Amino acid sequence: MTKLMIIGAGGHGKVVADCAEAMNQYDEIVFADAIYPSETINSHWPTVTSDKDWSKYLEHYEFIVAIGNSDTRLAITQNITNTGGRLATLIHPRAVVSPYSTIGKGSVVFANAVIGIDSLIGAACIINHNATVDHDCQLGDACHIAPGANISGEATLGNKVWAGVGCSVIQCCQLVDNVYLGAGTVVIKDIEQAGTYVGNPARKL
Ligand SMILES: CC(=O)SCCNC(=O)CCNC(=O)[C@H](O)C(C)(C)COP(=O)(O)OP(=O)(O)OC[C@H]1O[C@@H](n2cnc3c(N)ncnc32)[C@H](O)[C@@H]1OP(=O)(O)O
Repeated sequence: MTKLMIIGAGGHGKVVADCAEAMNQYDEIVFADAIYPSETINSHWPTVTSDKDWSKYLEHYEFIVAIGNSDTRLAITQNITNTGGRLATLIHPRAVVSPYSTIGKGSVVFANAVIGIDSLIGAACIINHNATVDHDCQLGDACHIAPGANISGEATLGNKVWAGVGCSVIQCCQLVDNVYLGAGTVVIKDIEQAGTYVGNPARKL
């Protein structure tokens, strides 16, 4: 058993803690958050330090960054690596992840998510409840596949791609870095320009 420090005690943070507890491999789960000290952020697990001051915990804890903003999540994740910290990778016991796929450090895969065979998920990614990433996909760092979103086989997503709740990407599509797909967006061809896309078929806002 080991200890886990979750950086960010908001709504996403508590889902991360819930996932970590379900894994039954941590004997202690704590938060670091900028609003420290606060017992009201999250009533189930303690917030023990500010998120600026987690470095003194490096030796005894694994870390996971639970901040929704992709730039911030990736920056803090990289900072932890650069300062010698150990990053956790959390996979809910009721997610289905092919043993032939790779999930990057600092990433989380929540309940009912499915990762198909031969897929590669980058660092600091969020594969949310009921999301699917099918076979032979490649996701860059700090992507978020929101609840119920479906990424079809052989799709390639750049860094910090945000796929909103219930959206779909058809097979073999390639999306550049920093693409934000609104709720329910349907992507049927490559997206070559960063920005926010909505609708069926996807159009740039
Ligand atoms: C665990 C969790 O909770 S994870 C969180 C999951 N959350 C999501 O997936 C949220 C995704 N966010 C969205 O879909 C948002 O609507 C965004 C980010 C795409 C756009 O938000 P805003 O920038 O505020 O745009 P705004 O609401 O002003 O809409 C602009 C236009 O786009 C349209 N639009 C916005 N979102 C969508 C959408 N998802 N699909 C279709 N059209 C949309 C609006 O109707 C509006 O059209 P109009 O100009 O013809 O009136």
